[in-house]
Amino acid sequence: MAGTGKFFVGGNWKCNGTKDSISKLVSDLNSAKLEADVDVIVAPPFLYIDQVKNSLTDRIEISGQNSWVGKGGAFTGEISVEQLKDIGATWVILGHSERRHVIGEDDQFIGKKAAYALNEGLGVIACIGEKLEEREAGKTFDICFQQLKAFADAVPSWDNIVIAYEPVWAIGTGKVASPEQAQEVHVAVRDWLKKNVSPEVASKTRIIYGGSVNGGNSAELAKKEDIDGFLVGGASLKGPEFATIINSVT
Ligand SMILES: O=C(COP(=O)(O)O)NO
Repeated sequence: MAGTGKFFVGGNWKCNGTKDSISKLVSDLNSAKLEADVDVIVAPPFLYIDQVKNSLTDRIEISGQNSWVGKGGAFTGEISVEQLKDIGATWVILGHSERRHVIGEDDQFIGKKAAYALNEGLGVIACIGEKLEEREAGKTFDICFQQLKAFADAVPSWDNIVIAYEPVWAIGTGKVASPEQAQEVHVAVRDWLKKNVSPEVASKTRIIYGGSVNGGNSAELAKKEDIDGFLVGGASLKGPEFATIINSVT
């Protein structure tokens, strides 16, 4: 877990798939030839993690799409970190914009979730990103730094964290950030880490981009120095295209 690869690519399947469609997706992923220097995770819907874990190549790790803020118990509908570990997950996505803006999770709650997951041994894919109106108001960095700070104030260490910059206006819209737009924010995030955490954390933390990444645009994005991989939604549901994206980062 945590991975030693220079690059990191995740497939966030969100609330998609059936037993049959996931079986086909796993079969496509098992037959894909994947570049060595890329750590790869997939985040199935919780119900299908066991099926995926028991059929997918060990080359690809399993991530939860979310996790509860503490130990399990009387929290109807929640999935605990302990249960994710029990079923073989080694990562969890936290702070996804759909959890922030659809479900209503706030920065501090997400920070607490990250701290608990890390303390219990999961790697965390920490999502940040601004809404269109925030970008248009010139607040992109303010929002991203505010969300970053909530993670930094809570986490015990940065050893097992990957940061995913996912501008909300690019998620699911087909309006991918330009390589320049993404690089500008990634550089600012790395600089924030350098100033507010440490130069070592800034240089070793992988900062990945998410938001309408596909097999046609990933290579151009990956050329940017501070784009260390991707968190892919829709395109990760297509095995061959997700493999193309994975292999485009090296
Ligand atoms: O939410 C996303 C990105 O989704 P899309 O690739 O479908 O824009 N990643 O977590």
